[in-house]
Amino acid sequence: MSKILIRAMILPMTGADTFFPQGEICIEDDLIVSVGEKGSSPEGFVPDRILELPNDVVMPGLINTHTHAAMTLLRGYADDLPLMPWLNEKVWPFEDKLTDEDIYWGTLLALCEMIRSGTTTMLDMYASMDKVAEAVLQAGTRAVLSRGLIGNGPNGENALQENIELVRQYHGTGNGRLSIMFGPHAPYTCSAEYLKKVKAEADRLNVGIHIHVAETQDEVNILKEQYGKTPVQWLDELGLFGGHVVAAHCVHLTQQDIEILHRQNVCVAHNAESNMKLSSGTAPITELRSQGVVVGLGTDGASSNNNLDLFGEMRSASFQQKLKVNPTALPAYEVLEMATVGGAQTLGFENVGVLAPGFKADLITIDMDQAHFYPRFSIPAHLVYSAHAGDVRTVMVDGKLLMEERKLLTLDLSKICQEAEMRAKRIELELNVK
Ligand SMILES: N[C@@H](CCSC[C@H]1O[C@@H](n2cnc3c(=O)[nH]cnc32)[C@H](O)[C@@H]1O)C(=O)O
Ligand SMILES: [Zn+2]
Repeated sequence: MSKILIRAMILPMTGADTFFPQGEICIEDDLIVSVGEKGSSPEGFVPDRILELPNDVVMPGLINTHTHAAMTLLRGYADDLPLMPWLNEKVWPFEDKLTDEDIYWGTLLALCEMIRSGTTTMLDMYASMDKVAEAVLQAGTRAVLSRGLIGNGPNGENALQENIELVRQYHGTGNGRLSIMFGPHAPYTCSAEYLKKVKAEADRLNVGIHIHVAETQDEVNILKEQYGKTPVQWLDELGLFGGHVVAAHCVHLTQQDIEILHRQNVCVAHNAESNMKLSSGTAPITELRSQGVVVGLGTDGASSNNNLDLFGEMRSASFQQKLKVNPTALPAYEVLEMATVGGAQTLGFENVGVLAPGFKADLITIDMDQAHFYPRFSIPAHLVYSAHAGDVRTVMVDGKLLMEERKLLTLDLSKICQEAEMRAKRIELELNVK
């Protein structure tokens, strides 16, 4: 049994008007037992530890709803290209050289960066996912893992079997910190027959589907030529929707597409920075949200971003909508909701995303005693428009401290950086020799 009391400012994300300037939050094992103003701790709650952080804001841990964690190994390797040449000429040849161990270390590097920037949960799509699961269990974070399935070649069937095995082995493990989805890569890399097969397996095992959808205008053009439909209409007609689906990107949508996403309860993972960097376009987030579609935020992989900092992502997501729509679009509190509650809904976690009794103790504290946070007019505005990764002081997941005073407690940062450097450079050499 562990009992922790944190005294700090608290932004519980349970409503725009709820904020405790001198708050107390009590945690017992993996759960929050109380959240409120000073003196609100339940009678008889005797903490083993008290964290006195009067100048910090405590908020729910941030949730990254779309990434390829091990792509940290490609950070800075392939820049300034559009999606298809980026994938075909640079990313995929590099990824062909990755071993299971490379992916393990690349994922650990991503997890270091995520914890340090206040991300407590991710939805990942990649290969060697048993290694990714191992890395997540070691780091102590929460994650939904999907095996990336490219279903137009002989490897499609093997990858599908790996994804099935992943469900069997890891779904619900780590005290519920891990769950599994199927990861068909995209409608342009998976055949109709393959997508139907994936959907049948997802239904049989009662898990969700994570897929890239309508990321670029080129994709829409390809699908229209091939099937006479938009990507969303095509996937709907195939029957891929209906269960729990996370559609990443959704940049190029028609009004009819938005209606389909809403009707089928598809959740959207919005990746503003990746969409800008690859020049894919600006997703219609304001329209999606106003029409009732659940939207979470994602960084995408570190090769199209090039960091995994959700604070930066919140700011970019808001500014991008303001540029496209008007300055009232995506105000700070709404962006914070997308990064927390919206993320939890997107990933299908019912017990994270807000700080409230009975919820999992997944929380972060942000050091507000810094020049860029004064004067303190609006905490939400500061968190979205002024904050950055390095402001995070404390990270807790499932009631366990993963970072204190900006020091990682579960991972060996310098060893992981060294391994990542060595492995990425080895692959660069292998590619040059060829
Ligand atoms: N090729 C892998 C499985 C694919 S994992 C998911 C894939 O998505 C790729 N990816 C990363 N970002 C994007 C994006 O923005 N759009 C489409 N694909 C992406 C990523 O490089 C990776 O190859 C295998 O060994 O079977
Ligand atoms: Zn992606």
